[in-house]
Amino acid sequence: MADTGTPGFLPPFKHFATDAIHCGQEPEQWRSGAVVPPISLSTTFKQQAPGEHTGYEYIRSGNPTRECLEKAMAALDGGKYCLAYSSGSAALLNICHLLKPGDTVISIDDVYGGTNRYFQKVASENNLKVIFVDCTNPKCLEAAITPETKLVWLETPTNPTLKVIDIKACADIVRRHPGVLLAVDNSFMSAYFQRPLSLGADICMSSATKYINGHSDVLIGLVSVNRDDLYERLKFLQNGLGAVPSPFDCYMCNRGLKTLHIRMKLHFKNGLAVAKFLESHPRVEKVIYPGLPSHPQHEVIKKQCTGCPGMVTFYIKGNIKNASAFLRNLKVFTLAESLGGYESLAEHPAIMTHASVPEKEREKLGITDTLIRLSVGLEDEEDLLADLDQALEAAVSGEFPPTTIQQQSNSNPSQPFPGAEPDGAWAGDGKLPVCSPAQAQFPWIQEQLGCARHSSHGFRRIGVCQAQFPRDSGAVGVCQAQFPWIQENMGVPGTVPHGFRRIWVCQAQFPWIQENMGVPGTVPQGFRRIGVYQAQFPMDSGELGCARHSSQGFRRIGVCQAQFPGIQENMGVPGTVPMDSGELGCARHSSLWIQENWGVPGTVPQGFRSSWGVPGTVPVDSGAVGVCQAQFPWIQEQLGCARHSSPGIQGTQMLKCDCNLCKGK
Ligand SMILES: N[C@@H](CCSC[C@H](N)C(=O)O)C(=O)O
Repeated sequence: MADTGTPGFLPPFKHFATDAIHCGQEPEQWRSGAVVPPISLSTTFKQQAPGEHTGYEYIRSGNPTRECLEKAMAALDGGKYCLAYSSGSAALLNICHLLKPGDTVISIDDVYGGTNRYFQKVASENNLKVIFVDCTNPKCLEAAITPETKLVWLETPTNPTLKVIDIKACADIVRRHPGVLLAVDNSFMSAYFQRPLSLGADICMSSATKYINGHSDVLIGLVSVNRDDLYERLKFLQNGLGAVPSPFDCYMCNRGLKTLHIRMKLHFKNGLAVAKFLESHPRVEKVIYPGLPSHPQHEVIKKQCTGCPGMVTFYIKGNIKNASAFLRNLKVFTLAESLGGYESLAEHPAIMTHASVPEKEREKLGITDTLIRLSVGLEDEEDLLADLDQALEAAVSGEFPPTTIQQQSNSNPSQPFPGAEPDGAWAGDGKLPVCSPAQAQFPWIQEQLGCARHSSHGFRRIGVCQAQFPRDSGAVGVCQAQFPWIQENMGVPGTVPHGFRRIWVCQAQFPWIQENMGVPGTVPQGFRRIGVYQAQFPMDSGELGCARHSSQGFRRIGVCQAQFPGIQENMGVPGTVPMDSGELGCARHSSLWIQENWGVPGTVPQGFRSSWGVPGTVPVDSGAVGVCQAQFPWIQEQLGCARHSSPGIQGTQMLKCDCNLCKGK
C-alpha cells in the first residue's frame, strides 16, 4: 500500500526509496556486476591514447564511486545533476565562486554559524558584499535586492532557531531579477522532506554529513542543480578548487542514502514526541519545532515539506547554569556538535555551533544562554523522554556531576581506594577536563569496559562501571579517577600521565580487571584483548612496549615476555604459553597464585602493593609469594616497591625458584 505520509503535509515524494536504492547503482556499469558499488580508490585511470580515456582521468576530476552517489542524490533532490564536495562548507565555497568581486550575497539572518563566519570573515574580505536579512517575510528579501545582488542564500529551517522560509515565495521574487541565483541549504530537512529545486530554487545544497549520511561518520557536501550552465561551471570549479570527498566517504554516504527514508520517518516521530513533551514541561520556557501548531511558520512547513526532521530547539527556564547543568546531566543524548545521525545529540549553540556568530547578532537572533538545540535520534522514544525529564529536573539546581579529576577528588575527599594518587597527579595540572577527551580518545574503553546492555551511549557505559563500583561517581574521565588505585599500582606515574593506556595493558594482563570492569564472558581470555588493543592503538607501541617489536599482536607481548618473563609466565592463560616452564620452573605455580590473588573479585581490595611489594608485608602469604616477589622484579618495579627493582630482567632470569610447590617436586 502506498505511503500516504503525514496528514496536512505534502505527500511523500514518489519512488523516493526505490530511487535511493537503485539510481546510479546499476550493477551493469561494472564488469563484475557488483550489486554494491565498489570503492574505487585509484587516483588515476589508464588512457588508450593521450586524451583518449573511459571518462575518468584523475580522481579529483571524476571518480566512479563519487558518481554513484552523485547520480542517486540528483534523483532524490529532484535534480538533473549533483556534485559532491569534501564538506558542506566546501560546497558553499564552490557556490560562492560562481560570483565575482563586487557582487552582493543576501543571506538569511539566522544562518548556520560556519556559513555566517564564511560570509563575514572570508567572502567579505574577498570583495563579496554580504547582507543578512530575515527572509521569513519575503517582502524583506524583495526590498534588499539591488542590481549587485547575485546570490540569495537561504536555510530552512534555520540553524538553530528553526525559522521556516517560504522557498516558493522567495523564488518568485528572485525570478523577477534575472541573474540572481537562489540557493537553499537543505541540510536540516534532507531530500526526503523538502525539495528546494521543485519550489523554484536554482541550487540545493546539503551538508550530507548530517541526515543524508545519517551515521555521524562522514564529512561531505552535496549540491544539486537542474540548469546545464550551472552544472558545467560548478563541475569546472569542483575540479579547479579541488575540495572533493574521498571515495570511501562517497561510498559511506551512498550507503547512508539507502535508509534515508526509513530514518527520516523515525526522526520525525521522535522529534515530534520530544517537542510535545518539552512543550508541556514546567522547566521549559519555550519550544521551537516546525511540526508543532505553535510554530509561527507551521503552515508554511506543511505546505512545502513532507514532514519534519528531529531538530528541536528550546529555551530552558533559568540561566546559563541551568542550561549547562541540563546538558551535562543528559545520559542518552550526547553533548556534541552536529546533527542528523542516528544518535541523539544536544548542544548549546551560543557556546558551540554558533560561537562564530558575533555576540550582538546572536542576541538579536535569540541565540541566548538558555537556548538548547537537540538533534533527536532513533532511540526508543520513552528513553529519550525519560532522559530529558531527568536532566531537566537535575538542572533546576544548576549543578552537575564533576568532570575533572580535581572536582572528583574534591567532591569525594576520602579517596575511593587505598593508594590513590593525590588530586590531579596524573591529569597534568589537575584541571584538565578529562572526561570527554578520554572518552573520545579511547572508545575502546567503552567497548571493553562498559556493559553491553547500555552500549549505545558513551557515558552510560561508564555509568555502569560506576554502578559496579558504588563509591565512584561522575563520568567517564572519572573512570580513570575511579581507578586511581589501578594506576597507582600498575602504572608508572609520569610516563603515562593519562593513565588509560596503562589500564589497557593492565586489563589485558590482569583478569581481575576483566572480571570487574569488562563484560564477563565476552573476552574470556586475557591476552586476546592485547591483540585488540594493539590493533586499535598501534601508535601506543612506543610507550607500552618496544616499538621495534610492536607491529603484530602477540609480538608486543612477546617483547614483554622477553623483557618481563614474569608477566608471560604468570599472567597468561595457563596452557596458552607453552614455554611456561623452563628457566623459571615454578611459573606454573606462581601463576596460580596470581590468579588467586588477582582474579577473584573482592580479594584485592587492599591494593596490589601490599601483595607484591616488600617481602614480609603480606603475612598471610607464604612460600610462593616471596618467590614471586623475588622472581619478578619488574612487577615490583611497576606495582610495588621500587627499592627492589634494580636487579631487573637479568635478575629475573637467574633467580631460582624456592617456592614450596617446586621444592615438593
Ligand atoms: N565548531 C565548528 C562548528 C561545527 S557546527 C556543525 C553543524 N553545522 C551543526 O550545526 O551542528 C566550527 O567552528 O566550524
